[in-house]
Amino acid sequence: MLEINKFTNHILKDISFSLKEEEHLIILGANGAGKSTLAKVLSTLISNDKVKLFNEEVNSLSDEKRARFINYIPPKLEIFDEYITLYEFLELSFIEKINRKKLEEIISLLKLEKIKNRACNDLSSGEKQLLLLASSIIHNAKITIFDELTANMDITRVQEAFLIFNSKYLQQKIIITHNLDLAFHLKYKILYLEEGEVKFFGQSKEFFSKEILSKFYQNCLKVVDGHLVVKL
Ligand SMILES: Nc1ncnc2c1ncn2[C@@H]1O[C@H](COP(=O)(O)OP(=O)(O)OP(=O)(O)O)[C@@H](O)[C@H]1O
Repeated sequence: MLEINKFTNHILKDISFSLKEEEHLIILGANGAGKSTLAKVLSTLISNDKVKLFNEEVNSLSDEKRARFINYIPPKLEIFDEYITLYEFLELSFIEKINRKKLEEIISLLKLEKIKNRACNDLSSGEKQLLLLASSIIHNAKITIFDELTANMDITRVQEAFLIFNSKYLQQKIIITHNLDLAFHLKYKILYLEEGEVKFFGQSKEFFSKEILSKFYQNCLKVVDGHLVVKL
């Protein structure tokens, strides 16, 4: 369960909403709308006293509890040690002691066997994002926020990520994306930000209605036979 109540800073304006346990969310909005800033507020990377996680004030949580409650996955992998391998990075993703069986299972799930001993710095952008996805599954926080996880993935990898989002590998998910097709098919609740303000918070079905699509995306998008079509 997550709540944010009247949060304002120089980017976000009067943000309030809540999610029940196991309720997933997609955050949409144009470049610079404030999506990543909101994710950092929710995950307390930007410290604040307006967020509650599972009925507890975030600034009263111990580091360990916060790590169990919420995990922010940034758009780019930042590595503190340039020689660390993918396998070693995943070992460090366990909150408790390393479970090698689970580690191998996740490596196999994401088809990372061939690159598991490669230095993280040498991975391609898409491979780094797969590593972040694997790491988030291993970490297994109660809420995981993905900030543009699929941006550099090829189409088959986006499909794999979609299947993982729809599986039980992760608990509650908050996904920031510019991939409207992914957002459409996941059918999660939608929050739409515009210039730091929440302009829509509600069900997917309502968001992807003709009226709301034309309001936020003018005539660029429409739903045809259950598929989202982009007019270029
Ligand atoms: N540390 C900062 N100091 C000043 N301005 C910032 C800072 N971080 C972000 N901004 C500005 O705040 C606005 C929102 O940024 P944010 O990264 O949250 O947007 P976003 O919706 O995630 O964008 P995108 O879709 O392009 O990733 C942008 O105009 C950005 O330049």
